[in-house]
Amino acid sequence: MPARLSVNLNKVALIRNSRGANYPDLLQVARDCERFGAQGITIHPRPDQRHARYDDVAALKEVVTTELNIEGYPSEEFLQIVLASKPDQVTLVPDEPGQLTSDHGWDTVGRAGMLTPIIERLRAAGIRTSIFVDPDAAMLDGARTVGTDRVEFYTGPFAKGYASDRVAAVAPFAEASRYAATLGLGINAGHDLNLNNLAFFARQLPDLQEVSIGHALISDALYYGLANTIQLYLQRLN
Ligand SMILES: CC(=O)[C@@H](O)[C@H](O)COP(=O)(O)O
Ligand SMILES: NCC(=O)COP(=O)(O)O
Repeated sequence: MPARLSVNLNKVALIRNSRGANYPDLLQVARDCERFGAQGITIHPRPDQRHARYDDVAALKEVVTTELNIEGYPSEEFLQIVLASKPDQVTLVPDEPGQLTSDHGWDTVGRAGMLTPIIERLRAAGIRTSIFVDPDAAMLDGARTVGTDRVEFYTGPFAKGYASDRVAAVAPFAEASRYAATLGLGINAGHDLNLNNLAFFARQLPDLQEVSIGHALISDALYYGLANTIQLYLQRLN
């Protein structure tokens, strides 16, 4: 089965916030993404709420009919918000509060004491859990130990290496994916995936279940329109 496409709406929220009004309307964009074929909606509210805001979580939960994935650092504030709204999936990301964007996975061994009870709280609320990781066997062992349902591979290094040597760039991810599957971990991926690199990545990871894509997809929509762009990304996954 092809990996599902979850559209990250952070960049839509960024445009909305820039004028202080509700345009573009994030909820309408979410509905339209689904109408155009998206199989999930993702937001990653950060503590400064510069793009997706914490109050977007509950609002999206009311309208998303595919799958809602909320990404973020598990501060108590973040946890209270997702536990109240119960999205389909929560992806824990180890970002510092002021970080520009995500740039590394969890140290699942060193942070096991923190991650294990948080994952247990989310699971008890019926929420599927995923944790952001680099493609590293020890981190995958740690991911299994802390009890997460899935991992999300941080694909920034793949995207960076793709132009010069795509075979070398994907190799650690393909290997980690095979290993994760033996551990019974579900596999998601995201960060800097785009129309050029997505098909190759997905072909090399047959166990891939979901990709979340925002920056490139929303940028491509400026040229192709949202409906066409979503179809182009879906074609890359099929
Ligand atoms: C975890 C991850 O890779 C994405 O959520 C990405 O970081 C999007 O966040 P920004 O839109 O803030 O860059
Ligand atoms: N989890 C990755 C994500 O949601 C989007 O990342 P990007 O496509 O904006 O780099």
